[in-house]
Amino acid sequence: MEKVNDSQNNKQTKDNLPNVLVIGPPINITVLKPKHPQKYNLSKPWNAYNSPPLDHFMVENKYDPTMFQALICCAYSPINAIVLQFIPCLKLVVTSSTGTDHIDLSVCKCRGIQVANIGSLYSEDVADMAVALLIDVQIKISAADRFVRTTMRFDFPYCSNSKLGGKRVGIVGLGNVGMQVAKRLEAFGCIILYLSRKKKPFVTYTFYSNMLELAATSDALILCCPLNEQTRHMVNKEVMLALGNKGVIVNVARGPLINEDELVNCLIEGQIGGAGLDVFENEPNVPQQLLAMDNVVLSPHNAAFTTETYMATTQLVEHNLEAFFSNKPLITPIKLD
Ligand SMILES: O=CC(=O)O
Repeated sequence: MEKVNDSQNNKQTKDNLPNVLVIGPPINITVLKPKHPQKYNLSKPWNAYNSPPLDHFMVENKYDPTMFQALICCAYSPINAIVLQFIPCLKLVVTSSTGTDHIDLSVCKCRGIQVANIGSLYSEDVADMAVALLIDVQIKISAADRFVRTTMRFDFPYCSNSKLGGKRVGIVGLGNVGMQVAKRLEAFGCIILYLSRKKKPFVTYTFYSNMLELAATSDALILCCPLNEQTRHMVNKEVMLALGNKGVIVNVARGPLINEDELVNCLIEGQIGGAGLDVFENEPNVPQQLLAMDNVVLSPHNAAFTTETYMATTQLVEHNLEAFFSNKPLITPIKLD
């Protein structure tokens, strides 16, 4: 990627294509790179976890930091104030995630940087994962699978499973994902309760505004809300004690919604019944103690990565880039307020 003209604001390379800074990990690159290499000059991927600092990376690769007006990233790439300061002409961040908690939106707002996410593209897949994790914890599919593979026996502990129908499921965050979870679990005969900032006029599910009360009334909690300063560690020991020793927690949103140390302790002490986790507090680290627990099902933050959604992600990221570079409104903009 060779820069030819410093004088224009919209700097382009010699083949006149806009430069896009790619921020890893690799999921982002495998999704985007092969598709339309002719439309953009995609940079070498910079990975916050194992590349040199961004300014060094630019020098090493002979990139002029002012050549990038747009960057693409994913949920695992921190786009914080330090990263943003090394991209002085940045005007667009596109993240191939729903969550934007990894992006410093206040810096973006101050600098007039537009931000686009993936809208509600992942909602159905994430809801499928939430239900799958709940079922797996309740009827122990993964544990039974390990048992059969390792023992070749059929005397898996009897009556260790628990019925899904009739359970009271507290959905935390009744947005796109939460609604899809509710719809699926209704079909299983569950009773749906939910926690959100405001009562939703369009549903008949029972509304709670208090986490402790929701936990005390629920057999399972499913976390589907965004991570922010209000929701960080919203599930703590007190909430888990209220949920009780048969209660199950499923998290398909963000790890730091749960105080993970307290979760591990509550599981060790038998103070909750089990957990299904697609996300963790310090990804990619998973607490060692969870690995041996048959009442815990683990998944590597991959709820949304179905083949079909992968394709749609590519298209949506590209459509946002296209809209930006042709001065049109973004397809899935984030409102910066
Ligand atoms: O974690 C995935 C997302 O935010 O879409």
